[in-house]
Amino acid sequence: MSDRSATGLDRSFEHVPDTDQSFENALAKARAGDRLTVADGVELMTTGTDCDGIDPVRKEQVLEAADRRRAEMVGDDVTFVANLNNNVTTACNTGCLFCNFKNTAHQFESEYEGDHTGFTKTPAESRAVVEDALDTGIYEVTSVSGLHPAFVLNEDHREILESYENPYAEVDYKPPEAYDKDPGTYVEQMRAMSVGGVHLHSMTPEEAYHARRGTDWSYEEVYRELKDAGLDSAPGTAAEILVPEVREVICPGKISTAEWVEGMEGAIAAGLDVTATIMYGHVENAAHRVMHLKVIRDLQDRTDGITEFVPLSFVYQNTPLYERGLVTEGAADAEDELMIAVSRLFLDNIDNIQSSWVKFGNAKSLKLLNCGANDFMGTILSEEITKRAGGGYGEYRSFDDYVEMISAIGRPAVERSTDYRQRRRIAPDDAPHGPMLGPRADGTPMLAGCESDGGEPAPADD
Ligand SMILES: C[S@@+](CC[C@H](N)C(=O)[O-])C[C@H]1O[C@@H](n2cnc3c(N)ncnc32)[C@H](O)[C@@H]1O
Ligand SMILES: Nc1c(NC[C@H](O)[C@H](O)[C@H](O)CO)[nH]c(=O)[nH]c1=O
Ligand SMILES: N[C@@H](Cc1ccc(O)cc1)C(=O)O
Ligand code: SF4
Repeated sequence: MSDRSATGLDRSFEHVPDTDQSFENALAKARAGDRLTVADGVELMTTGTDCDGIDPVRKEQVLEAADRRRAEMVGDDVTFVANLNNNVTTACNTGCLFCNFKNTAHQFESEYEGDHTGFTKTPAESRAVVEDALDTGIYEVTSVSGLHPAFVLNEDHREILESYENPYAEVDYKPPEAYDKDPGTYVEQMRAMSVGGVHLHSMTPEEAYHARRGTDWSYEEVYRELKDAGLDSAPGTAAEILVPEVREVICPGKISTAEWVEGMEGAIAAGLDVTATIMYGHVENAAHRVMHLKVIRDLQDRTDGITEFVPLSFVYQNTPLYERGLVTEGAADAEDELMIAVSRLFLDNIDNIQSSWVKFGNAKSLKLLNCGANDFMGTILSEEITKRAGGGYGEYRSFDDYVEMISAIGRPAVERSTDYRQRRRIAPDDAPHGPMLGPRADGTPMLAGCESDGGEPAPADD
């Protein structure tokens, strides 16, 4: 456990983990199922602000309380989804300091002479990737992208942006002709990816912001138009830490906390389910993490639209935050465990807490299923964000991998739909296992012959 996260001592933040509550009281409330205050959450997250570092005995008490709460709220099932990641473009000028997924957009211009490692897909290319994956049995496609300057909601949006005197400087817009590859419009990408009955999970609040930049359109109307084009639900990434003083350090170019909340409310008002995330383990302290949970819990009290909460542990190796010396490492194991556990205990109105194998690897993500998490993410088949940041836990998990891992901890493996409303318990002895819920799924293994060792990238169409 690093002092940085336990106490925030080495940074001059207004918010620091310092409360009038005691660890014992907070734990008693957690055990009794009482709604926790931010002070309670901070006591649990730090295993007590009365002592430095993490106390191992108190930590086990918090994890045990969270594991019990998980069993009471959602039972023993461990769910996962047959899904594909299809990200459209890495071009982005937002400049988040924790992100190595993006490439600055000028590198994609036809006039640029240097090399770069980024990519942009046309709508037709996106469709072909999803089409191929549908045959393997996927239920869902998840798509998150950089904010390409040529990306617009639709042709009306393009016209508005082109009417600005200096669109690049004022609204981060350049016409597609300036670039090697045209991503089309968001509506075209949605139409392209929403193929063959697949569930389309896309358009984070940051992307929705880009899809309405320079206009007075509401998030709700933008999400409605995207929904009409095939969007089924929206990922709540771009949340990072929903506390302004942290965003100023790690993502000053990104939408504010208030705007992220407005975007999520717009998506929910448009009739979409959403997920919510936290990206932690960088410059923030335990007080910020719990304040973030409060923002999420309040949003869920108002909307009831959040289907799952996903703690994303910061992957530091190739990021500007690390290269500039603003961080020296990511979260310690104990911090990851407490993040999951306190999420479960604090978020009394969100059923599903995800253990993300792409962030934690197999061993830790399995352990986290005994610390309050009940969902085990998805097969994803392709991964660019974590990999480019320096993560090494691979790009896919097969159904056989899932069943083997989940059975090893004595829990039932359950294939789910994105919204958790459809569930299918998998009989462990009936191998090999494949998806059944996707529009073209028939139980055939998606990744026949692939041994996912958790470290080796695999081709998306394997
Ligand atoms: C890469 S962005 C793509 C979508 C869109 N540009 C946005 O910001 O919402 C998606 C999310 O990936 C996560 N992410 C990016 N870099 C990361 C890193 N180094 N470690 C952990 N998560 C990261 C962040 O939470 C971010 O919001
Ligand atoms: N679909 C989920 C993913 N997908 C991987 C992401 O695209 C990305 O690489 C990374 O997680 C962004 O930080 N990851 C999850 O953690 N959970 C999912 O449900
Ligand atoms: N399942 C979560 C987690 C996620 C995280 C990062 C992503 O890039 C995509 C998804 C979501 O849909 O929001
Ligand atoms: S996190 Fe999203 S908005 Fe920020 S730089 Fe990366 S791709 Fe761009």
